[in-house]
Amino acid sequence: MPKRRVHVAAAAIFNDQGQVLIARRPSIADQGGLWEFPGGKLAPYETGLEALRRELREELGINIQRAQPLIRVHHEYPDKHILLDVWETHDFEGEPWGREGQAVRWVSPDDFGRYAFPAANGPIIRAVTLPHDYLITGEASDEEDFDRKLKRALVEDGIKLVQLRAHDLGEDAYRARAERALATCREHGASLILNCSLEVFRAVDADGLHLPSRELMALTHRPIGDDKWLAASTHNAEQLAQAQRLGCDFATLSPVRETPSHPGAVTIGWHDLQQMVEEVTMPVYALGGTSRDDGDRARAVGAQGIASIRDFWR
Ligand SMILES: Nc1nc2c([nH]c(=O)n2[C@H]2C[C@H](O)[C@@H](COP(=O)(O)OP(=O)(O)OP(=O)(O)O)O2)c(=O)[nH]1
Ligand SMILES: [Mg+2]
Repeated sequence: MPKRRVHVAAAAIFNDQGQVLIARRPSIADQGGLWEFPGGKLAPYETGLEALRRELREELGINIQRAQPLIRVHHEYPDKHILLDVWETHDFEGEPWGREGQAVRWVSPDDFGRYAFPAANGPIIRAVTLPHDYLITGEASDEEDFDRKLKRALVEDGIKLVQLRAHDLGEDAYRARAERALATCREHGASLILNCSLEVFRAVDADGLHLPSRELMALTHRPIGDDKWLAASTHNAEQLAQAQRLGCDFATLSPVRETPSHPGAVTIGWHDLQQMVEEVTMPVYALGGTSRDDGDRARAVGAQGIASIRDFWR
């Protein structure tokens, strides 16, 4: 017999302190006793957003004013195939409470590790924890110039996720820059992802490692532990699938749009990006010709947000 297909709408509900509301599933329910992002099954003829509004009224007594798509997760449970259609909201009316007797709690994403979630929730937790903008560092005339540009992005643009990309530097110079960048990122509550050899990565102890697509394709297993972010650069569906197999936490997909540096190049475009992102269960940043102005567009087609050098590096 084919498995039952279940379509569920759920929400990451944020308060002003950046905490997210989680709820405990009743012990007798499916996945009982585990914590979840509130929501429930779509009724016939409902869209995901309609179901979400109804479920959050029923379960929490709140009215959603505005929500944006966050991630869509396909997951095979033993008895069913589930699609979790997850939205993010900061705008709602009312104070949420457990209208069905369920425990609810506001939790900082950094503390999700203390709660047990259903097996399908790993990618959702990563999407909720990751920001919507990913800065990739660009050129710097010297270290002072680098520090100034990095600080500007952290302070003025509020960047929380940085990839240190500097293929022009030798190992020692890269490592020195990485150590300084790490201190600066820590000061501003941002995470630093290194794009370098495993050796340098281990020596610096930054927050994650970003694999170039060529290295991604050469690997057969996840090269670092689960306590660090693992990211990868991808340019097509095959590379995205490999990132997923390897257990990457997130990926960039490029080039989405034409860039001034590559006019006339073949680009992916928003339509194909949507299809490629739907095939994987992983936050994906749209890269290549993208700026913050594309953020809503990118999220509307299923991306986590945008990655950019040009928009943030000045
Ligand atoms: N709401 C929600 N459901 C999740 C999450 N993770 C996860 O695997 N699920 C699964 C558990 C359930 O099989 C299904 C959600 O169905 P549900 O039981 O909440 O549906 P519902 O609110 O419409 O409840 P009911 O009327 O059918 O009792 O999705 C999550 O984070 N949030
Ligand atoms: Mg529910």
